[in-house]
Amino acid sequence: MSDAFFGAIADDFTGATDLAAMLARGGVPVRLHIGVPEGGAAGPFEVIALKIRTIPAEDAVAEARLAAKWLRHQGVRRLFWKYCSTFDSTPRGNIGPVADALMAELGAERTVHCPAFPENGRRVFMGNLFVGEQPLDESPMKDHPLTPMRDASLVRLLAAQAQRDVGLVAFPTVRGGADATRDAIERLRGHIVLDAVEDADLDVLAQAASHLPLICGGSALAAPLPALWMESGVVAQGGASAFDAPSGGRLVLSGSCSEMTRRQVGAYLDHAAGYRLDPMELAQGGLADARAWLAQRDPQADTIVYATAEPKSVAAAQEKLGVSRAGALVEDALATLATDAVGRGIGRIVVAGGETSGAVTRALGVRSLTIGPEIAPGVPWCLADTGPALALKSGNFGGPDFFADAFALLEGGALASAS
Ligand SMILES: Nc1ncnc2c1ncn2[C@@H]1O[C@H](COP(=O)(O)OP(=O)(O)O)[C@@H](O)[C@H]1O
Ligand SMILES: O=C(O)[C@@H](O)C(=O)COP(=O)(O)O
Repeated sequence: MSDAFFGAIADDFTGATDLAAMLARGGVPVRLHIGVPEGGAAGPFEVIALKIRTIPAEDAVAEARLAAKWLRHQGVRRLFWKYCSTFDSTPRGNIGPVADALMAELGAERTVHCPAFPENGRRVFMGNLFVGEQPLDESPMKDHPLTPMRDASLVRLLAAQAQRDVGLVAFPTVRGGADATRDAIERLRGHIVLDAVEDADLDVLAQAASHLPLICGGSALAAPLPALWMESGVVAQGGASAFDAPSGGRLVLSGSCSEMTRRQVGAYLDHAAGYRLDPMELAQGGLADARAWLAQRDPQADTIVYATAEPKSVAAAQEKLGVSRAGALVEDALATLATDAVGRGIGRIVVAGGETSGAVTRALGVRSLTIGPEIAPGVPWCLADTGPALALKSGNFGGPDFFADAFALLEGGALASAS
């Protein structure tokens, strides 16, 4: 193995598995750590998953700094700050402050930002982020329970958060190729938003920015990097890690309220048995029924526990309980149910939602994950060091039959979405 070369800090756990999957597509071994590891690095591509998307900015900065110090200590020469392809971060959010802190740590005078992920419908044009055909602030992200996005301009969003200047290298320059894009980047300082509409644009951006000590953005921007660095010889060719999923039953836990997860939960409920968690009931100490319900389920049968709800019902719960208490109640409940399930030998768990995945993974005491096959773009099965196979699904990712597809993939069966 070569020394660590690339080190990423992801602001949530689904984001970290997404990034690890995209790097692994390049055929390189990727190590994914939950939190800052105690041991040393083992390979050229190291990813650290943090849960810092929605915590106070000064705490996010402190955690990201610690992770960066560990990565640099392992010899990492390129740092990547991975945030959401829908830029989940309001004007008071953490993307800018963490990027500023990492730049200071590295003595970098410029960094680039691009959350585009064309395979999942995220595109950046003239500095504005689109989800499918809608500007970010008109997309379902305007109703996100924790990070409602009310502006599509990445330049404005970053300028509100960051201390340094924010500039843009726009689409016509990117279509001019890697040299033109690199020249444009080198003429600017501070935070530089980069446009990308298709994967070919991201290839150009990767070539133009692969020399920078810090790159910020979504996982798709990192996808072309391993091939570039293997080609130039800075990292050795390496095989993907082995993946062998345990058997012992299956479970879906959903705390995401995104439009796509709502469809996925609806589709799974057509044949799976489901239990709906209600934050108001949880506030009155009502998890016992759900635990008892789960305990009597056949582990091999299709089962889902979900708090997933329509925006109106989320808003009602938040009004009564407060945004963070409502979120924490659901996250804690799903984390407890995950612990119960693993205690009963359930070996395959799909978790929907980034914050939710963070809570579940932490409760299960997971320290590292091995990356397995991708169920949908950006969502791989992962093998936890503590035993179970986990698929941590970003709220917005996957098709309507994602949950059934996830289990079918491990069983070698036909994917529902393929029929
Ligand atoms: N019915 C509900 N009412 C209020 N908050 C909820 C409800 N269901 C889930 N939540 C919270 O909403 C948040 C969803 O965020 P997350 O898990 O990151 O999903 P996503 O990946 O869609 O962003 C979590 O904190 C979760 O606990
Ligand atoms: O970049 C993305 O969209 C994902 O990797 C991601 O960060 C997911 O976050 P959640 O939607 O909160 O799961």
